[in-house]
Order: sequence, then C-alpha cells, then structure tokens
Amino acid sequence: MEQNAEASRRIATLSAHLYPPSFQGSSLLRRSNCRAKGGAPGFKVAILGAAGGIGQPLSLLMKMNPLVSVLHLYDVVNSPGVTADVSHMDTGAVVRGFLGAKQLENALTGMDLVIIPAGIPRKPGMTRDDLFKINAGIVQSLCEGIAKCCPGAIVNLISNPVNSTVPIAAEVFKKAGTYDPKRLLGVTTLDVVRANTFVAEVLGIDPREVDVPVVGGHSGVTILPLLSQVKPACSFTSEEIDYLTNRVQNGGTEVVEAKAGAGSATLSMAFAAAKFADACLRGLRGDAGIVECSFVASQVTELPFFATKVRLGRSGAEEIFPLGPLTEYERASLAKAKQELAGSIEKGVSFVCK
Ligand SMILES: NC(=O)C1=CN([C@@H]2O[C@H](COP(=O)(O)OP(=O)(O)OC[C@H]3O[C@@H](n4cnc5c(N)ncnc54)[C@H](O)[C@@H]3O)[C@@H](O)[C@H]2O)C=CC1
Ligand SMILES: O=C([O-])CC(=O)C(=O)O
Repeated sequence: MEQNAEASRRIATLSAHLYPPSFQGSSLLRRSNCRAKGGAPGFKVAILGAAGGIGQPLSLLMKMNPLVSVLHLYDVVNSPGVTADVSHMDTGAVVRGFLGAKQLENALTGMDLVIIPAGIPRKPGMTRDDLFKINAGIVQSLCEGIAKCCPGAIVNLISNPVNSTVPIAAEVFKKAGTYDPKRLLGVTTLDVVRANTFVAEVLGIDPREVDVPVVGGHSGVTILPLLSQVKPACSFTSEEIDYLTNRVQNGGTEVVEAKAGAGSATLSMAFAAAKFADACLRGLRGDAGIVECSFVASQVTELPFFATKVRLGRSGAEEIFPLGPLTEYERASLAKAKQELAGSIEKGVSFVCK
C-alpha cells in the first residue's frame, strides 16, 4: 500500500514537470496538492504583489520561515517566474503561484495570513498620499477577495498610503460583514527598524539591542518615535532628538531619493515585513508576550486608527497598549501627527463609502 502511494506521488511529481509552468490549468495545482500532503505542519500564507520590489525578497524570506507550510504567491504579472524560482529553495513551505485577477480566489482560499505589498511605489518629489489614486482601488479589490475567500485571515497591509489603505480595508470588510479589527494590521515595522538602527548609531551600540516604540501613522509627521521610551534606557540631547525624529520621519524619502526614480524601500521593507509576519505567526501559534508596533483600529487617541505597541495572539492584535508618559516635545509632535492622520483616515473611509 505504502509503496503504491509513494510510487503515485513520484509519478505525479514527474508528470507535473512535463507540463510548461502554466498557471492557467490544473497541472500546477495537482503538483502542489501532491506535495502539500507531505508538507511540514504550519501556517498558510499568501503574498499579494509577490512579484514586486518588496514582494520578491519577502517571498524569499517567508519561504525560509519554518512556521510557514504553504506559501501562495499572487501578482498580476511575473508571478510564475518568482514562484518557480522560490520553489526550488529546500525549505519546508510548499510554494504555489497565481497570476491575474481570475486566480485571486484560489490564491486566497484557506489562508491564515495575507500580506499585501501590491501597488505602486513613490518616485522623488511624491508624497505617499500621491499613491492613493491608484493604490486605493488595488487594496479595495484585494480586500474584497479576502472577505470572500479567507475572512478569518490576519491581514498585514503594506501598500501605501498605509494611513488611508488600512481604513479602506476596514470599510471593505465592514461592507462584507467580515470585519474583525483585531485581524487588520497596518505594517509600520520599517519605522521601528529604522528608529532602532539610527538610535543604535547615535548610542554606539548594536541595533539588535535597541527597541524604539514608533507610534502614530506611516507618513512624514505622523511617524512619531518615542525617544523617551527607548530600551535600553538612555537620554538624548535636544539636537539628537531633532536629528533622530527627522531621520525616522524621512527615512522613506531618504531611500526614494537615493534610488532616484527606481522606486522606494524594498529590501529593508521585506526584512521588516518578514519580521512582522513572523511575529503574527508566533502569535497565531499561541506564543506569549509577542509585542510589535502596528497601525490598527484603536481607542488610544480620539482617532479611529493609530499605531502603538500591540500584543499579538491567536486572534491577531489582542491588546493595544497605551502611549505611556510623553515628553513635552512628544506631546507637541503627537498633536501634529493626529491632525494629519485624521485627514488621511477620513480620505480612506470616504473612498469606500462614497
Ligand atoms: N508600509 C511600509 O512601510 C512600506 C510600504 N511600501 C509600499 O509598498 C507598495 C509596493 O512597493 P514595491 O514593492 O516597491 O512596488 P513594485 O511596483 O515594485 O511592486 C508592486 C507589485 O504589485 C503588483 N500589483 C499591482 N496591482 C496589483 C493587484 N491588483 N494585485 C496584485 N498585485 C498587484 C505589481 O504587479 C508589482 O509586482 C507601494 O505602495 C509602496 O509605497 C513601500 C515601502 C515601505
Ligand atoms: O517612502 C516610501 O514611499 C515607502 C515607505 O513607506 C517607506 O520606505 O517607509
């Protein structure tokens, strides 16, 4: 019996490779299903926008994550190539590729975690809000697919402007009757990653030892590093506070300008997204004490969405931590952040509710 099963598994694997790597037919699915049965236990993760500047290195990093058993790579272009490439890595996750809107539902069905880096990036001179026109519609249609095919999945939203795309996603889920605020997380990890790096440089220590809470949102003055709450405990001069706050707030623009028209942060963003996704998966597994900053539905301020530290658990963002004591400088920055955030959130909400 066992020998027969093993023989048919091998034949299925071989015959799947006789077909061109077309993503239209069922040959790919047959091959994947065959391998999935023997796959490692773990979570099912989809990346939407997997062939992009962020999507490709993120696909690589998620294929390396031992908590991932199945990895679905979806894009409107080039996903077959990225899938073939990543699928040759000898790690546990089974990789399947999906191309174009007709395959979105198959890409999403059964997923535990959906990561969304789909959408256009900035060029020099643009703000993140300039991306709204195109990215709002992309996020809306992808979230409609999530509501239909995997309404219980955790969603990690990367597409900019995050301050507006997270409210868009929330409205789509509300309309579909599937909204669970705990499961919708805007990814602001890159702000924390940058803050840790820049603070470590100033302090002359290893960035892996530094933890800077970054609150507010993910654009310009809405990005607020709380330098009074850095771990390990330390103090900064007012010049250092100005320098660090500005550098973290403009980290994205620094990369956009350095890339000179070739896009925005992709590699550091893939690193940050993989770090955040791993934290979400460890939370889903039931690990205790998983805390990350994220832009979520929140009652920490009067705004409906705000980034603060959240505790990640089996159902997503299970606890949202308050801001903690702020300095006068931070209180003034918070007021500016809230003013800009309010407009960006409203813009996202009215895009869906218009
Ligand atoms: N949250 C954050 O901290 C950060 C967010 N971003 C944002 O991430 C987004 C992606 O950036 P990059 O990867 O550099 O851009 P990219 O242009 O290199 O890749 C985007 C990918 O999305 C795909 N795409 C477009 N429409 C799609 C749809 N309807 N369904 C699925 N895929 C679709 C494209 O085909 C492309 O492969 C941008 O909006 C960017 O601003 C970038 C860096 C940091
Ligand atoms: O700056 C951009 O456009 C991309 C981004 O969000 C970042 O790098 O933080």
